[in-house]
Amino acid sequence: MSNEEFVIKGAGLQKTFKDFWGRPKVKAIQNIDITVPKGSIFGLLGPNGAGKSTLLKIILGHLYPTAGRIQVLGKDPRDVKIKQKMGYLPERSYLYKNLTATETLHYFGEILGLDKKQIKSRTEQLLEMVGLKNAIHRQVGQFSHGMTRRMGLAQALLNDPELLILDEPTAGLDPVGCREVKDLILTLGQRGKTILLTSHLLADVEDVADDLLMLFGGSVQASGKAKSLLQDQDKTRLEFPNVSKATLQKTLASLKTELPSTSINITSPNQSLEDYFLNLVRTSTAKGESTSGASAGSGVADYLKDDSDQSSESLVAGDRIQESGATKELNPQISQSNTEQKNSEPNNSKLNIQNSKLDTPGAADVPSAPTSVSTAGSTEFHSAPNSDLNLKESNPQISQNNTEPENSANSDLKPVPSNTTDESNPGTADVPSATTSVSTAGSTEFHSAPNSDLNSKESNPQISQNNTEKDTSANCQLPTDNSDLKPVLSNSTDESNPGTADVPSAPTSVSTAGSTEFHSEPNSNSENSDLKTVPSDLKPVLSNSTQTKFPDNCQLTTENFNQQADQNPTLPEDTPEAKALGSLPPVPKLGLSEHEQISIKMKKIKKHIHRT
Ligand SMILES: Nc1ncnc2c1ncn2[C@@H]1O[C@H](COP(=O)(O)OP(=O)(O)OP(=O)(O)O)[C@@H](O)[C@H]1O
Repeated sequence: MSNEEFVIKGAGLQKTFKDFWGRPKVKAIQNIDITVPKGSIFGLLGPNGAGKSTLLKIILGHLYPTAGRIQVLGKDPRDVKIKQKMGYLPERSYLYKNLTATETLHYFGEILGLDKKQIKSRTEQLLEMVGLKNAIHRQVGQFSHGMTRRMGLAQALLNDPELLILDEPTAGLDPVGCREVKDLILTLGQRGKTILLTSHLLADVEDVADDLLMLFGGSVQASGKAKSLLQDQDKTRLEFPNVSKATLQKTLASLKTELPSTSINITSPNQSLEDYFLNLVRTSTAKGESTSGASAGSGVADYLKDDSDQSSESLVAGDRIQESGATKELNPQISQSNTEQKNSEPNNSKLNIQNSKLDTPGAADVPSAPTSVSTAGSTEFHSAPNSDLNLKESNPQISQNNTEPENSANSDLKPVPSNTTDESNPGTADVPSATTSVSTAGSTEFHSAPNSDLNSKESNPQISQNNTEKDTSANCQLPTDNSDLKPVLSNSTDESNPGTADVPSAPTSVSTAGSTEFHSEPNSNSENSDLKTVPSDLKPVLSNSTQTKFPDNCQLTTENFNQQADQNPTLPEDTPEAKALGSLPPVPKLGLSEHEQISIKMKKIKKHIHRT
């Protein structure tokens, strides 16, 4: 690898912290080699105390290694010149609490030597990008943890860095923020930025990282391409929409000729909690519900976009959220792996074929490679190694990244649900022990165990305990109605519970602590005939728009009256309100004492004085 091809290169790095007397105390990192290729997203992982921060500090030039050599952007990390090309989000952002969001970025912009025009324009773009445009004039000290994190991210991007170092970038962010930051990382990666990140949230790293380095006890435990490290070499997966029972049985029969039935699994893919939650938030946002916290960020700031790549405008974060969300909705079991997202091309493909070994040179010669064939947005199928899905040999056009047009590859692998399994597994594999999983999108999940009878639930302990079990004959009976598997998004209107409250017809406004408002519609179906409408101005507790009904025997209490008096200190006699009041029991009948009446008058006087 030439010098231009990597951004960070370290060899034999070691850091020993010493005690007061200069005696070695802690070996924080030992003999670490690290190479971060240019334009890659590099994940640094390890448990607490593994040495991640120490390594980051060495890369940033904040610490000197006890031994070893390191170059960052072709220079010694302590060279001040390279700092201009680096952005850093520390684990904890130290920001001036009394400065507003805008002032903070202006302050750092000046330190970075940006001109005033640049500072102004980048500040606006960044605050919008990280979802803080509603808080630009609020002091950073008042921000929630997640908002502070977003602020730190904006600050790290202010100088449009070539190398971005992010220490726990998603820590403390809500799921929307996490997805946005991940999308932002992916987008920046696509635009040629090199990103080094650490996180304890492994799923987040998995979603974005190309390369991984895992530390434990200060030493490297594993390193390499995320794809090759994480791929399960012993399974193949093919995903497809629901097919008829007969087709599935045919497919299974075919599979059983070469695999023990206990190793075949059919399940309904679950939607991830992240997707479910994001859908929920999207629904609420679409309804126009408001929040005083951070909002969804916008696309990547214009100045962060690579000029040479303006055509990929649709990949800005805002769009990506829709895009990736949609992808996951369609294909819930496919994790949003970094490579899939990073390499996502216009998705006009119907047939997606992945094979980790096929991705590596010489893989075509390894017939046992586990193969994953997926049809766009729907079906996933896993077959065993040594099955006849060694597609690269038979079809060199198949891409490494699941974006080939449907008709470009193996026509017998077209995602025709009824035939896919049969045709992709013509029964020639010789390794029957491999596990196969067949899952149909959004509907059915099936697990079979080796040599057991698929028709018997008892004899097939691996049959999953979900909807498949509803068809007690476990011979792949597919439920026709999968409604119980559909995500049921909660609806604030429903949740405000028409018909069950004591005041059923009232349009209710509920606000959650400091953030969101839900509004429900009035329930026009109220059948409580014993209720009578009371003028809205007599319902001080409820909102003015509320058409609340009280029982006939409802007494106008002293308290109600006092509140009413407070609200209407001078009530003209000929107003509708006064007429309505006239139909109610007169004040003396309520048993107001002289003292109470004086009190009412005093309140009116006080109010009048207060107003004037
Ligand atoms: N300044 C220091 N003086 C002495 N020991 C230190 C110092 N900084 C770190 N260490 C020690 O070095 C080891 C690695 O620490 P480091 O902070 O790099 O771990 P980490 O992987 O970043 O952990 P975490 O995930 O908890 O942030 C730990 O045992 C830690 O106590």
